[in-house]
Amino acid sequence: MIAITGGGTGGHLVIARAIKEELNRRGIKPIYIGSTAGQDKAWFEHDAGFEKTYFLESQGVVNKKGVRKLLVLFCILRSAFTCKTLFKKHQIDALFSVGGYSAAPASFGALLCGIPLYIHEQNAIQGKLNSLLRPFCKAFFSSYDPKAIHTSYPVSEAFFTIQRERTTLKTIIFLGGSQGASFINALAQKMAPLFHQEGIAIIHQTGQKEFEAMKAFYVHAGIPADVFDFSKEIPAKLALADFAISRSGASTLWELCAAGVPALFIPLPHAAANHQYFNAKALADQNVALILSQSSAFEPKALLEQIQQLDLLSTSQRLMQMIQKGGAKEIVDVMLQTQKKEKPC
Ligand SMILES: CC(=O)N[C@H]1[C@@H](OP(=O)(O)OP(=O)(O)OC[C@H]2O[C@@H](n3ccc(=O)[nH]c3=O)[C@H](O)[C@@H]2O)O[C@H](CO)[C@@H](O)[C@@H]1O
Repeated sequence: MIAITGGGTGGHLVIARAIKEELNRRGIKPIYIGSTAGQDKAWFEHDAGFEKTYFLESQGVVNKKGVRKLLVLFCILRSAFTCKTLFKKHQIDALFSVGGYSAAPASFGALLCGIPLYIHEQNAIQGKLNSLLRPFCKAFFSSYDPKAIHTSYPVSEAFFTIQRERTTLKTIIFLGGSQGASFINALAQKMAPLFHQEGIAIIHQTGQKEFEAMKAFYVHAGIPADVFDFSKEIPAKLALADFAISRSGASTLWELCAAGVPALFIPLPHAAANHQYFNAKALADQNVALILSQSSAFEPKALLEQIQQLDLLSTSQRLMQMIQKGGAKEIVDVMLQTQKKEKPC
C-alpha cells in the first residue's frame, strides 16, 4: 500500500493528484495524509481515488520564531507519531511526498518506521523540508535538478490534449496561481483596456479574494472578459489562450509548456529562496519566456508592444518540446520498482 502526503497549495496538490491517478490506473488506491490548513481538504476530502484521507494539524515552521516555532515543531512531532499508527493500520510500504508543510508529519513518521520515502520537488530551488529530508529518501524527483532523478513534470494529460501551435494573439489569459495574485490583478486593470482596443479577448483567473472587485472592474470598463476566481477547467481555458501573463508557480509553468502557450511570467517575489524567479529563468534562458519583475516599473503600452513582437509560433513550438507526456508514469515506475517489502513499523 502507498501513502501520498504534502500540499498546502494547488501547485503541490496537483502533483499528488497526478500520482494518485497513475496509481489508480494500475489498480492501486493510495491513502492521503495532508493538513487541516491550506487547500488539502478542499482538493481531496471527497476524492474517491484515495482509499482514505487524513488531515492532521501542521503548519509551516520557516516563518515562525521563538515559542511559536517550538510549538509548531512539537505539533509536527506529535502528528508524526499519529502517522506511524496510520502506516501500521494501512500496511504502508512507501510514502510519496510532494513537499510543503503538510508533508512534514508523514515524512518524519516514515523515517521513524523505516518506510521508503520518495520526494517530488516541483521548483528550480528546492524547499527547506525537501532539503532536510533528501539525504534520507529513497528517490528524489525533479524536472530541474540534474543530480535528482530527472523526469518530465507530471502534468495532467489534459494539457497535452489541448496542445496547439500559437500564431496570432487573439486571446490572453491572466493567471494568478492557485490563490490568485493581487499584482497580476492590478496589472490586468492597466493592460485590459489596451488588449480590448487591439481586439484581444481576455480570460482572467483572479483568486477568491479579489474576484468581485475584478468582475466589477471589467463591467465598469465595458470590457467583456471571462473572469473567474478558481476553475476546475483550466485546460479548457488554456485551450483558448494564445498568451499568458502569469505567476511562475511550477505546475502552472509546465502546464503552459505542455499546452504550448507562450507567457510573460511575473514571479512571486516572496516565494522561498525566490524559487518562482528561477522557475521562470530556466525558460527565459532558452528564450521561450518573458519575465517581468514585480518591483520594476513598466509602461503598459511598451509591455503590449513587447508581447506583440514575440514570435508566437516558434515560441509555442519550442515550449511544447520542453515537456513530454508520462511524467507521473515515470515516477510511479521508479517507485514501484524500488519499493521494499519488509517494514519494521
Ligand atoms: C504562493 C505559493 O506558495 N506558491 C507556490 C505554489 O504555487 P501555486 O499553488 O500557485 O501553484 P502553481 O501555479 O504551481 O499551480 C497551481 C495549480 O492549480 C491549478 N489551478 C489554478 C487556478 C485555477 O483556477 N484552477 C486550477 O486548477 C493550476 O492548473 C495548477 O495545476 O506551489 C508551486 C509548486 O510547488 C510553487 O512553485 C509556488 O511558488
